[in-house]
Amino acid sequence: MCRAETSVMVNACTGKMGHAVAEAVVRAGLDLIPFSITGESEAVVVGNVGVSGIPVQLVGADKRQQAISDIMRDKPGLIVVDFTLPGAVNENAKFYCDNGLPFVMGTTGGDRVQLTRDTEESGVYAVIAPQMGKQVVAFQATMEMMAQNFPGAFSGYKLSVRESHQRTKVDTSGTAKEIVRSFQQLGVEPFEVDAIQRVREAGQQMGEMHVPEKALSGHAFHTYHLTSPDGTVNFEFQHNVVGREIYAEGTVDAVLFLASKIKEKAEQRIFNMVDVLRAGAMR
Ligand SMILES: NC(=O)C1=CN([C@@H]2O[C@H](COP(=O)(O)OP(=O)(O)OC[C@H]3O[C@@H](n4cnc5c(N)ncnc54)[C@H](O)[C@@H]3O)[C@@H](O)[C@H]2O)C=CC1
Ligand SMILES: O=C(O)C1=N[C@H](C(=O)O)C[C@H](O)C1
Repeated sequence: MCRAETSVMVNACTGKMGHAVAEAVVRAGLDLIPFSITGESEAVVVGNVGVSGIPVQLVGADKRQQAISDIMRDKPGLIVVDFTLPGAVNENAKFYCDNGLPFVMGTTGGDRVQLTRDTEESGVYAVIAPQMGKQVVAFQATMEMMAQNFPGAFSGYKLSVRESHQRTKVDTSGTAKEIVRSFQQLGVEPFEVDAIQRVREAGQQMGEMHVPEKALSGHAFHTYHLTSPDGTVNFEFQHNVVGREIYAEGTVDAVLFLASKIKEKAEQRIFNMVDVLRAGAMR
């Protein structure tokens, strides 16, 4: 399938990530659908948003079924990208599933077990991942491999995790939650995801996490610290991202990967970004 045959609808272009992804879709030469499902009030009040000079019409929940039916009729190669809010994840995914629409879910939070179950039951193709940035995905995969190959290697170590994001981020980092799973398999002292420290206050972000002032409105700084039981050995892993381009480009990779899986009628239908990376499908 050539790029121009892959049509991409980005929900919600009004958001920071949705807008960045929509721009990356245009940059990549894919067909950006000039409609975007968004929060109800925004659709009515704002009307449309410009993406690289393309006016994208905003669609609220009450009109989304009609809009999707019309778009699907015209664009059989449609793939939906979702960067909305944790509170919308399950409802939106169910909507895509009910319409038989393949989707890339970049939105974090919600009930992840339910999300996988609904997607499995519907049989739609999907990439679901809280992290789209190639190098961070590679780090995530490395930690998974370490945990699989050397379970218990950090037995008894004490883990602390801090993540800093723009103050508008409503949930705890989905990426940090996934990486904590690997540390749990590596045998650290009991650590639940609610022990992840969320930093959202500007003074602390700049003073303690060294976030540049210009990045306060868009950054993701993660620090994982491990200390041996007797305190003599310390490990620290960090991934600090400024801006959103790394995720937007990775999302385009996910879309192209999904289009190729649909075309080859792959047996596996639900993927994460480690699958996309392993397939050599990240630029
Ligand atoms: N997977 C990844 O690599 C990344 C994931 N994210 C995740 O993406 C999500 C969005 O992040 P931001 O763009 O920074 O948030 P944002 O707050 O800037 O944008 C969210 C948008 O969703 C819209 N919205 C709210 N309810 C909706 C609904 N029911 N249907 C459609 N649209 C709705 C809002 O009006 C808003 O425009 C978060 O969950 C964040 O963690 C962010 C960066 C990278
Ligand atoms: O909301 C964000 O900004 C980000 N969200 C994702 C997460 O929750 O892990 C990925 C990255 O941290 C940016």
